[in-house]
Amino acid sequence: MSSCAVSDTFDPARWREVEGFGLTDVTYHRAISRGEDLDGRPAGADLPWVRIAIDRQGLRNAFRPLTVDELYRCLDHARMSGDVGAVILTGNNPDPNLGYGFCSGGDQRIRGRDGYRYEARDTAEGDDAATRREAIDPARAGRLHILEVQRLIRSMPKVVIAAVSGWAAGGGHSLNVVCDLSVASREHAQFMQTDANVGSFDAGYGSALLARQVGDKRAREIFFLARRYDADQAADWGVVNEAVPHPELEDRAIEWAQIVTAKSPTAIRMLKFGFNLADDGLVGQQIFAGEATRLAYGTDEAAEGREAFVEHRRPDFTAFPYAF
Ligand SMILES: CC(C)(COP(=O)(O)OP(=O)(O)OC[C@H]1O[C@@H](n2cnc3c(N)ncnc32)[C@H](O)[C@@H]1OP(=O)(O)O)[C@@H](O)C(=O)NCCC(=O)NCCSC(=O)c1cc(O)c2ccccc2c1O
Repeated sequence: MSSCAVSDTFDPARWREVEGFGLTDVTYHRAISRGEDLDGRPAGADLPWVRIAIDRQGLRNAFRPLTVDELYRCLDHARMSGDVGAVILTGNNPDPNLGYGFCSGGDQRIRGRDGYRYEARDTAEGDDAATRREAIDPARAGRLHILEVQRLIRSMPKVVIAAVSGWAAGGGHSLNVVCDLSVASREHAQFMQTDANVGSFDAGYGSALLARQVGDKRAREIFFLARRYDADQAADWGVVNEAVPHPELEDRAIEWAQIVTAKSPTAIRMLKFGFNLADDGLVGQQIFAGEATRLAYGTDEAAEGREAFVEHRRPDFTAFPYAF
C-alpha cells in the first residue's frame, strides 16, 4: 500500500480528509460525490456520511488512550454535524507483515493496574514492550474510556455502521457489538472475544448487548470459550448483518449509509433511541423522552403554553383535543 492509500478497500475518489484534527491513530474522512450521475450531487459536494478508521496496523488496530481520545473526538464531531446522518467505523488495512485487523481491543503493552496508560514521550510502532513501559506517564491515571466511545456510539442520533475489515478481538469485538449495523469481510474478518484470556471483562454492552443479538447461551460461549469464528459464522449468529467479499466491504457500508441517509432523519433518530430504550433503562428512557419533548415543542399546543407564560396570561388549550 502506498502512504496515500488509506486502506485497500478505501476509494480516494469517494472521500476527502476532514482537516484540523491532527490525528495520529485514527483517520477521519467525509464522503464526497463523484458526480451527479453517480451520487445525485455535483462532483466534490459533501455527502451525509463519514468514515472513521483506527490506524494502528502493526497491532491489528489495538487502541491506546490516544486512539480512544481521537475516536471520541471524531465521533463527537460527526454527532454534532447537522449534515451527517451516518458513520462508517472501520480499521485501516492491511499491515504489510501482519495482514488485517478491525480492532484487537486495548493495547496490552501499555495496560497498567489502573487501566490503559498514556505515554509521556513518543514511541514508535515497532518499539518493544519494555520501551513502551518506560515511556508511560506516571502522572496520568489509566483509562478505560473506550466505554465512553461505546456510549457515544450507542447514544448518538446517527446510524453507526461497522465495516469489520479484519480481526475483531476483545474490546474490538465489543466495538462491533455496539454499532447499529455491521458488515464483515468474508476473507479477512475474524472474531474472538479474548477478554477473559487477558484478565479483562466487558460486562456491559460488550456482553449484555451481545446476548440480545445472538442469544444468551451463544454469548456465554463466545466469552467463556473464546474461540475464533469467521464472518459467515458471525452473520449466521447475528453478530454482523452480512458477510461480503473483501473488495466489496466498504462499498456495502457506503450503500447502507446512502440508504439510511435518504430516509427521514427524525424517524431514524426516534427508531435508534426506541431500539435502545428498554435495554438502557432510565438513561434510554431519558434520551427517548428528550426527543419526544423536542417533537412536542414543535406543536401549536406547546407553543400556546410557552406564549401564555411569556404574555402573563392563562394558557388556552381548548383548541387541542384529548387525542386518542
Ligand atoms: C487478535 C489476535 C487473536 C490475532 O492473533 P494473530 O496470531 O493473528 O496475531 P498476533 O497475535 O501475532 O498479533 C500480531 C501483532 O499484534 C500484536 N497485538 C495484537 N493485539 C494486540 C493488543 N490488543 N495489544 C497489543 N498488541 C497486540 C501482537 O502482540 C503481535 O505483535 P508482536 O510484536 O507481539 O508479534 C491476537 O493478536 C490477540 O489475541 N490479541 C489480543 C486481543 C486482546 O486480548 N485484547 C484485549 C482485550 S481487553 C480489552 O480490549 C478491553 C479494553 C478496555 O478498555 C476495556 C474497558 C472496560 C472494560 C473492558 C475492557 C476491555 O476488555
